[in-house]
Amino acid sequence: MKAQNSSRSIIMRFYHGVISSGCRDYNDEETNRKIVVVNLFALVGMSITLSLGIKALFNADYPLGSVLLGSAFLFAVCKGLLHHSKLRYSHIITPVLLVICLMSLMIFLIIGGGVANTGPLWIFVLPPVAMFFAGVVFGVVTMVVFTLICCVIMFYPGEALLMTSYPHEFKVRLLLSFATVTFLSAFYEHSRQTSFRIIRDISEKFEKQALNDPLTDLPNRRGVQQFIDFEIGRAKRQSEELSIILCDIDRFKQVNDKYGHDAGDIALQHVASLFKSSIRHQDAVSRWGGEEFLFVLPGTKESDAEHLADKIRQSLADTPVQLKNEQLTITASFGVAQLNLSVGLDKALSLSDKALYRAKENGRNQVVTASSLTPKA
Ligand SMILES: Nc1nc2c(ncn2[C@@H]2O[C@H](COP(=O)(O)OP(=O)(O)OP(=O)(O)O)[C@@H](O)[C@H]2O)c(=O)[nH]1
Repeated sequence: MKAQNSSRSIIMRFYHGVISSGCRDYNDEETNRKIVVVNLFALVGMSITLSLGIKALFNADYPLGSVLLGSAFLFAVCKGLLHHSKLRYSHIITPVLLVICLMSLMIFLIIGGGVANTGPLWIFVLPPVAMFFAGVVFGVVTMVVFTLICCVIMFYPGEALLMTSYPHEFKVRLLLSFATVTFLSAFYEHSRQTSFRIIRDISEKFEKQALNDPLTDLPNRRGVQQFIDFEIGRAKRQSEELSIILCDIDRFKQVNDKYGHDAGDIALQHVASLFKSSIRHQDAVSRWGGEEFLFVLPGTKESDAEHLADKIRQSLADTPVQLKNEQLTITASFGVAQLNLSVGLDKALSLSDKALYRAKENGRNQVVTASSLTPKA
């Protein structure tokens, strides 16, 4: 078990230190994924070019050996840039550098022929790499430029730009198959990006649905919980007050019974939009339950929250809902409580609930504070 944990921690350390180095929290998911691929690519590229370079030097092929070792060095520079750089755009600079490095290496391999004239076969690595790093449009543009350079080098009269010689059929087929791989890579990258966008949009939509109430477009219980947790943390750090208001529409069952469920829904939307427009941008109002709403007011003590609740109560009573054929006046009752930060939300919720209950008992359309429920010593 211990050995398993330590090997897992070695793997994790390797992953964070080598594979995902350069990933930043402020980057989006796609950018961080690209950084992981750049890391992997630089690592693999460096290992291959380093070993092939050393082999070429042993075979006394000094031009090939030095170009391969130069490439290994550039791959290492990319890796180092990602690992150590505080450069904000290192995730853009390094892929560009990688593609340029790779293209130069390929051009050299075409000119020199590499081992037994097999060097040009490596050019098929380029299209998928360029598409992934540069996107479809820039990837295709880069590959067209590369193909044109290859054409000039290979078909220059008298093969004057080549250090080796290829059969005509080989050159034609090489370029045709390269164009095919470029097209397929562009198509694949386009499909990948489209699928990624669709999945991201769907997941954002589901996340919004899970945290929002579709009828009123207010955060639901889960949605406001995140806000409350964040604000409690901040209130604790800054020693600030934090108050809540629990609000329940009065005799809402009668609205549904008399005017129908659809009219009830319209009334809820009306209430929600009035509540939303009554608070400051740092406050939140949520649909806590059926006809219950919860306000969260950072930096607000109970007396100020009471004042706000009364203003909202009055404004609701003064603004009737416009139904199809008539206007309907809605009122609500409010329970206000200030959070005791060392005790937490549940206690404040239960206090505001008691205050709300008292407001209903006292005849509705009123505000009651939690502190007014406890007899003063
Ligand atoms: N139209 C509509 N009605 C809802 C919705 N959610 C809850 N309700 C209704 O709200 C009503 C709440 O009724 P009660 O809990 O009895 O309370 P009330 O009639 O408001 O009475 P008091 O709270 O005591 O003033 C119920 O009839 C629910 O069906 C909704 O999304 N749309």
